[in-house]
Amino acid sequence: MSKPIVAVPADIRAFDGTNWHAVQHQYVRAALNVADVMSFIIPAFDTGNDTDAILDRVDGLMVTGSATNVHPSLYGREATEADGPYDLARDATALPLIRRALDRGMPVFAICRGLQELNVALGGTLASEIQDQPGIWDHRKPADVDRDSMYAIRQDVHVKEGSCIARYLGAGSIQVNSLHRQAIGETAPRLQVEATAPDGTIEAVSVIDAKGFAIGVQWHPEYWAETDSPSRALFEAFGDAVRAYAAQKA
Ligand SMILES: N[C@@H](CCC(=O)NCCCC(=O)O)C(=O)O
Repeated sequence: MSKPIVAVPADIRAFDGTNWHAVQHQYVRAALNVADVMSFIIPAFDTGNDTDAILDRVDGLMVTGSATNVHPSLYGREATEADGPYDLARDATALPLIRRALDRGMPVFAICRGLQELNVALGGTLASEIQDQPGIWDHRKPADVDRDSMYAIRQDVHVKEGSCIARYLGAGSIQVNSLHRQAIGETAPRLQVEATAPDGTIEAVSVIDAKGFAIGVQWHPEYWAETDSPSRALFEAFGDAVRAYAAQKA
């Protein structure tokens, strides 16, 4: 059987004097080397995407992290200085893909910004600059360090007993990395909180009525997916779900 394929919505990034549709290597590397699935990078367009044409041709959806934030208008808020930077084309591409993939029972793995998009796509809201709230840690990526240090595993997360991800990680405490300024504010009605940080920040969710694998994590399992057990377990479970979906589709 040929390798199954997952759609990965791109970011719009500007360099060399033009715009590029980009996904960081760490995500597609983890998808290939650990989940054993191919990634099709989906260009980010404000309009014109044919969501069903994309999903007809893949077996799963992986929604990655990004330094940009979901535009507040998509969750009923006025945009403020604290909410940027934005990537409207990414929003317009990723949110419909999330909704339609869930409708189809297609495996969805949402990482960091992806978890935030999952929450917004299903009717939830986001909180910005969470480190400024009383009692909330600083979850932002460490400044002025090399990339491995930026993604260092350094934070405790409690996985809830009986949660979906407890099937893959076990319930209780695990260690994760942390690179985010935003977090889930109001949890979407269809999402179940799966894991939290000691300061109460939501760190993982699952879709309550999902027909299959539908997980969002606020941390970055892709970065150490080949060497860190919890990270590897999540990507292996995603790959198994994608293969099962591809087989039943065939
Ligand atoms: N922008 C959101 C989502 C955070 C996220 O996806 N972080 C990945 C960082 C990737 C990088 O900066 O290279 C937030 O800040 O909450």
